[in-house]
Amino acid sequence: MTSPLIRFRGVTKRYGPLTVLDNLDLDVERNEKVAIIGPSGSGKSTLLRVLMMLENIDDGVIEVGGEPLTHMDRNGTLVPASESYKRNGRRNIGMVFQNFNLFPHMTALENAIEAPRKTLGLTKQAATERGVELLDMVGLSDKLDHYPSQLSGGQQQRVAIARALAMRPQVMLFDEVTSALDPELCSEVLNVIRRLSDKHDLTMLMVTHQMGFAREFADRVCFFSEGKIAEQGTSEEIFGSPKHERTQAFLSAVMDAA
Ligand SMILES: Nc1ncnc2c1ncn2[C@@H]1O[C@H](COP(=O)(O)OP(=O)(O)OP(=O)(O)O)[C@@H](O)[C@H]1O
Repeated sequence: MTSPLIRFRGVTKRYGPLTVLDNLDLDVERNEKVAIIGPSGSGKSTLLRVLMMLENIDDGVIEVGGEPLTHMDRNGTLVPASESYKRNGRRNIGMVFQNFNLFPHMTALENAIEAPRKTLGLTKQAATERGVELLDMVGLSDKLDHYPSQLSGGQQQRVAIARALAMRPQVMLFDEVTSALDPELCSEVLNVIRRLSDKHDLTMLMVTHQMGFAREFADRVCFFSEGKIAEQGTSEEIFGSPKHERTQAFLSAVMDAA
């Protein structure tokens, strides 16, 4: 049996007195597509942020490809990873955020390739070729020289997806990537994610409030409640016959609101 690509064991994250991830265990297999759903404030985004090493954890272990992201000192105290270790670890993981976070003074092409060009030490020409290929992949070949202000929200989000792919990561994290978009622009972003999922070997974790997409996209759905996975299973299991009363209450509230 192969070991999971991503492994959380006993992971706890606190903000002051607030425990946001509570002794959490999670395994994600290579190429698996996992949707994370659950109420606001239950720790879903924090799960992605600690995996991306944007936040340090307080306890437990996170491993990617068998490599721990955190270390214990001789006394068993967690030592936060160094900035260079984090930069290196992040090469393997691309993350797309709700609010695109593009540089306003850079074109779509520059946004897609600037960071990886520096990190990977690519020549300008090699970086441009890679950027053109990535923007083609997200359907923006005709917008290479456009600045973010000249792009729709959906197009900006697709540039952000191209940028996250630039390092050829094994893992892609999507944090509510359609929440800031008008409904008609959501589908173009979800279509890009669908295509990526179909055509590329990528492990994907997606925090989403779009239950329809989670249901269709995910191999596995994890329902979060109070910093723990209250229930997980296939789309059919979670959406078809949820067992935990909190999952049932959440899904019926979401379906009523839709
Ligand atoms: N930097 C921070 N400092 C203090 N508290 C924080 C910080 N980031 C998140 N929190 C708190 O941690 C809890 C979990 O936040 P998180 O963003 O992970 O929830 P979520 O499940 O993704 O919620 P939502 O669906 O609303 O985005 C919330 O109560 C939030 O207010």
